[in-house]
Amino acid sequence: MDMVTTGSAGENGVTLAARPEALRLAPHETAVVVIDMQNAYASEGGYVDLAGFDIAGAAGTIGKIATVLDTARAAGVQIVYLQNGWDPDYQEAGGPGSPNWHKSNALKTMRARPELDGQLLARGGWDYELVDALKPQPGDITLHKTRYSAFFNSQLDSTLRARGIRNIVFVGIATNVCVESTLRDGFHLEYFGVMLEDATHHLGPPAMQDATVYNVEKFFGWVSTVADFCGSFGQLPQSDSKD
Ligand SMILES: NC(=O)N/C=C\C(=O)O
Repeated sequence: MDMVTTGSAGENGVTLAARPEALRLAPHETAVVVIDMQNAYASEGGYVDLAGFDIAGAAGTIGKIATVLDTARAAGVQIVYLQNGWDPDYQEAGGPGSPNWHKSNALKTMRARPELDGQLLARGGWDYELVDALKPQPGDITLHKTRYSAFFNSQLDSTLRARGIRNIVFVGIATNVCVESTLRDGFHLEYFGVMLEDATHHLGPPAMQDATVYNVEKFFGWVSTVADFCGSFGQLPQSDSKD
């Protein structure tokens, strides 16, 4: 079996089945990054639902992510949640001088439906909150982001570097937007990115999920599954998890 060994995993690593190669990862150099599991992206009545996207697959993703997080916590793997959005006055969203103002479907939906103004992706509101089933636990880290890539203008890079983290296991929504944007930026910052394909969900037609899986596997990182992640990291004795 072809294998890529990262960081110090040669001595104290876990082998994760992945495509195109298996990975040997040190748990203390690995983080699970949970992308935008907010009501906006995963709940009925949230932004993407109101914007007309099909969110039927999102509910199944929540349970899969909960399983990953239980295993990661027991293994001593750092968990970092991202929340996407802006201040209540939408200054962070940028005005007409920002492409984000023109492309954000949340902002476009509010412009088309003024009765929603102030409700979508605004910090402090229900739409911005993480879904109830995935609330952070003690020791987890929660970070804010204002654009699709979680590395852009955020504290993600410094948070990971300060902890010696080299490997990022990605779960969350949306596969083809914020997950892929963040994994790509992580690649350029020298992080090893692994996407758990069944713990992510796309926006748009199913071909979008396939396209990101192809991109990650071929160009930017590795693709694995919830069962493989739990099978490998779940075997770690809890007391050894930080070794
Ligand atoms: N979390 C995401 O992938 N977001 C995608 C679109 C948006 O935020 O408008």
